[in-house]
Amino acid sequence: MKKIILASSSPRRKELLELIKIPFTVHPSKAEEVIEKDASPEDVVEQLAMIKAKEVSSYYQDGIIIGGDTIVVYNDVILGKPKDEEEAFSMLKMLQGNVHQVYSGVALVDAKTGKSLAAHQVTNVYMSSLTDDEINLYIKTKEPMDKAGSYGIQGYGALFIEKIEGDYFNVVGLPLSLLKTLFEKFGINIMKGILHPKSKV
Ligand SMILES: Cc1cn([C@H]2C[C@H](O)[C@@H](COP(=O)(O)OP(=O)(O)OP(=O)(O)O)O2)c(=O)[nH]c1=O
Repeated sequence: MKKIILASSSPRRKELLELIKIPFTVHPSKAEEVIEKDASPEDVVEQLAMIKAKEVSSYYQDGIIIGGDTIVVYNDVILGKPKDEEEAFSMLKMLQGNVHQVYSGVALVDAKTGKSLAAHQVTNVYMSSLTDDEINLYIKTKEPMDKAGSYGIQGYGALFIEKIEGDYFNVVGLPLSLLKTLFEKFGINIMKGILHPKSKV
């Protein structure tokens, strides 16, 4: 069985990878997340996903490392995770009543060969209007604090997401169909790992 290592501290990415029932281990990246000035949203998520996967790959001789990164983009402004409750409030104030984009990058690195690939996915998210009181109540749940754009579609945030266009899993942090495509580009059919968990994927 080729070892699969998820280079992420995100509980959401772990839960999403668990959905497809392939064996994997988690090794969060300690890489410094530095990006080029004026990088486009797609470059940001692909570069950061790759930085995380490459840093973790340095600890292994073999195996496929998966890195991921998610950002929210509204009117050309890139929103990451809020640094405090005040910033969470201003992000949600900006996003409520509007449509924004969620970009997630995925990177794969083969620790043995050094081969690497990255790609990204975009989802449009329509958020309903929220009063300041509602935003403050939501912030009190603490849910926004570790999430790009200060909300989680998979949690209380579901209450104010009216609709999305694109991959739901992309919003939560790991676009699974894109992951399958990337594995195929590595010559690996991830579906075989599901049907025969002990076989070589
Ligand atoms: C928009 C949105 C983001 N998120 C999360 C996914 C990511 O965990 C987080 C964005 O932060 P990231 O920097 O992409 O990831 P992370 O710091 O949580 O984990 P790591 O770098 O170790 O992989 O926002 C949700 O859980 N739900 C949502 O609806």
